[in-house]
Amino acid sequence: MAEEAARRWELAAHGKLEMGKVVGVVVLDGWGEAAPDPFNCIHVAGVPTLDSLKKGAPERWRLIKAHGAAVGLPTDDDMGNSEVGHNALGAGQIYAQGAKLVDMALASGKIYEGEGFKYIQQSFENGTLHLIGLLSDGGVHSRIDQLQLLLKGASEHGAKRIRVHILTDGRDVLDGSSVKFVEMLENDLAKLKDKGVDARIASGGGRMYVTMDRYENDWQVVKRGWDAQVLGEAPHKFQNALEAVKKLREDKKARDQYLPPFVIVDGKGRPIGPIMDGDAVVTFNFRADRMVMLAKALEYEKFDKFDRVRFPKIRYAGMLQYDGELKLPSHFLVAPPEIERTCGEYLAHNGIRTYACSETVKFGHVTFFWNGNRSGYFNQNLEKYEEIPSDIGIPFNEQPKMKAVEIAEKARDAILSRKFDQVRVNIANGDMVGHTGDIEATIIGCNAADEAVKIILDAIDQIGGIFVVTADHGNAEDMVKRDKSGKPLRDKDGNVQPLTSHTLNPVPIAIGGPGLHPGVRFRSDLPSAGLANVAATVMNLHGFEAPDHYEPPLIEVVDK
Ligand SMILES: O=C(O)[C@@H](CO)OP(=O)(O)O
Ligand SMILES: [Mn+2]
Ligand SMILES: [Mn+2]
Repeated sequence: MAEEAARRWELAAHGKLEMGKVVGVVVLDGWGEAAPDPFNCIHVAGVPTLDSLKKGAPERWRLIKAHGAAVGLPTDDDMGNSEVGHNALGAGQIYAQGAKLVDMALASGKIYEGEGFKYIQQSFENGTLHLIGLLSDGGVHSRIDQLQLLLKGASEHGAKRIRVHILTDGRDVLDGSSVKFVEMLENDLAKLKDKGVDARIASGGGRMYVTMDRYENDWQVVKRGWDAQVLGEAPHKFQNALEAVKKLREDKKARDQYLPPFVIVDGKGRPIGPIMDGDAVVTFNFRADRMVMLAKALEYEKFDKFDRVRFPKIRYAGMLQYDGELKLPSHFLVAPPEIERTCGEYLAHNGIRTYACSETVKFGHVTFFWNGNRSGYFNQNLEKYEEIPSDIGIPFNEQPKMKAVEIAEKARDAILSRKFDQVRVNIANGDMVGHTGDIEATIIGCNAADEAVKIILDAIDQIGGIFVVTADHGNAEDMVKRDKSGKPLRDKDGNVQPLTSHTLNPVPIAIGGPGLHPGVRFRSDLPSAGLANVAATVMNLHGFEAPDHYEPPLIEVVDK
């Protein structure tokens, strides 16, 4: 039995490519390819290391798709993101992702027949249904149209009292758009009211300051949300949410992503929707990373990350199950994509020793997302994951170099130690600084990322290894909102609107290093290849044939 199981994981030898080379895999987060332009921060920064890869070896540099259907998103209008990007990179296969699975479950009505909905439904008679999540049409973590359908469906299936706890975006969508999304939601809630459903927005706050932290970078973010959503306490109190976002945005420095927490109160100043015993709660984001911490706070009896003050007895379901290893949350409305047989798992079964590293804000990207939304190791004896603490409590334009060099130095040490066959990192700057919309800072961030790549490539050089440098989606290469013809949009004072979001651009991939067989080059028969083709490529570079069900490798070996 055990033998048979082992055989199922055994990878065939490649034949032409040797085993035993050290492979460095660098993922530049938020690093797409776009034409030179003053708002292309990568271009303006000047990135000698990345440029040398592009110009130095044209057969070993190409672009791959990182958005839309290529990464399992509903349409090609959907920009890429870290979750789907790293899932595709690590799994070597294209899965219908959370956004699409929720769309299908809502369209067919199956969402209301599932165990998760039936579970929360038990609270509808005597309790309130609370919906907590990101309010925008960004499509990275959530979508407002899905919330609208869920509100309608839940009320048709018995919810009589609904409270929505909103998190304003301004990161996947333009800053300032929160007002429009609150208006849309208020409109819908008013329609429900006409039908006799008591439905209101009860609290809110900006996603980066309230609730949506990730990888345990800063629990205070989750606490701020908890206080507003569960306890009904926040420094700002308003009678309605539209007034709240408009007033909070009057501060010149206010940004949707960083709005402070607020609660909606009645005429007597009492919060209109704290979460109480007997209530139902749904976190309506489909994406995992920024919901896991709240899910723990809502679900775990034992919890010591902050003082919850009150731990209400609720029925809680996630839109999806966010962590397949922890089975968190235990109830969910839509089954997540079953991302299986990832390259990390294959390589662990084939004896490859892996080191993965990033700083906190991206740590789960090269571990959890890479491994198909699973926390933990496949084989503790072969893998080491190292996290470098990120700066906390600041927007990253204040420290745009982030921990790029520190990550690279860890990777360098891991490479030179010869204790690992694969050394994998995520360098965060292009993305995290790009999201602030601060062009000057993003340029500094891109320089730091380039410097980090150089440190890693030098180490690969030193030990005769192989490198793969790629990215998960675009961001820093385009920092301005454009019209249909591609021209930057300007307001009447001539100011441009910074683009804080990811983009639809393809991303580069470069391979090389002294350990690479001289006959390896990118194939020309895969013009529309995407991130999911990278896993098979990496397996080849480790000297293995990739499994048949993987997207094909990007490389071929010609006689030289
Ligand atoms: O910060 C995030 O959560 C997203 C954008 O919403 O970025 P990324 O997908 O790069 O993690
Ligand atoms: Mn990313
Ligand atoms: Mn991002």
